[in-house]
Amino acid sequence: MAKKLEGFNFEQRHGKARVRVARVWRSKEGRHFMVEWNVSISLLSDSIIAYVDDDNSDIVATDTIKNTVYAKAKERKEQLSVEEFAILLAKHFTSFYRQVTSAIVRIVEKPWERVSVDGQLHEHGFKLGSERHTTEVTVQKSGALQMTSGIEGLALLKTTKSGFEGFIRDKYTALPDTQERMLATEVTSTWRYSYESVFNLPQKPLYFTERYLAVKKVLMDTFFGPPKEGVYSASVQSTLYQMAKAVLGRFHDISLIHLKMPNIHFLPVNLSSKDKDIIVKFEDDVYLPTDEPHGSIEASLSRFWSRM
Ligand SMILES: O=c1[nH]c(=O)c2[nH]c(=O)[nH]c2[nH]1
Repeated sequence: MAKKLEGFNFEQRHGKARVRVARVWRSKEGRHFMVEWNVSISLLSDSIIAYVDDDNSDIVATDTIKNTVYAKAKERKEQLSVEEFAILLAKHFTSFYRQVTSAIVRIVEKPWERVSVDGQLHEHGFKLGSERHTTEVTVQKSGALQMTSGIEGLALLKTTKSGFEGFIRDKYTALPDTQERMLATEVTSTWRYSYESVFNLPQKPLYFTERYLAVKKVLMDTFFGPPKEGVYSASVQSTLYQMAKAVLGRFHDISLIHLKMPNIHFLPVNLSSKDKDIIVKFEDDVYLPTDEPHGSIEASLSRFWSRM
């Protein structure tokens, strides 16, 4: 919250960023469950005396904030979703310290996945996947909650059923219309849950982990279409909108989704020699993969009644 201070507006927060923690839970049957989290915490308080009076008496040391992450991970005897851990931390800071009015906790989960060996799930072996599950929660002293979850680094590609035509043509336009191209992107998405209080959250264990997996599946299924015939994409914009709409249509506790989908270009390769001999003629087969530049396309879709 902005404060008036010596004729200025003043806003402040403090916390600890990128606290890395891994937690293993061992079942009686010998199966291990593990998570690796990168936790960033910001605390909001009314206190400004540390800034203006050299008085630290209202400060939760960022070292203490860091230690709390490990202490809470230790205390928790059952596996929990990354969202639940973020809320647990934020609730702790806002209820334990009189000075703290609200806490913002952002966590990125590293994608460790249980491996299979000879077709059987391994009890304690994991390999690193690619896309990451993220969350950001804000909890106020009153228990008021804002929560988003998300996904980062979800790289998707299809080799056909994509085109782009009918766009503006002017003296600078070189791109031909096409009904046949590669479509590749790396999805970054955040979605807002409609839960507005820490007192009315779903109680089912790992509810938000299940939700994350289900949202990821809807995003991917919509991008690709059915396995045999696929689905035609008229543009990244059109596919992005279909994906966003599918998520809001399917999950009623999600009020807003933001999708960022760079258009990662695979350029047709055509090579000819100086005397015009064709070396490689592009026939939807040989491409030059690129990282940059890339098209940048993003959008948010929300329900009318969603609070911003
Ligand atoms: O799906 C696309 N959207 C665009 O806005 C665009 N612009 C462009 O050059 N290629 C594409 N492809």
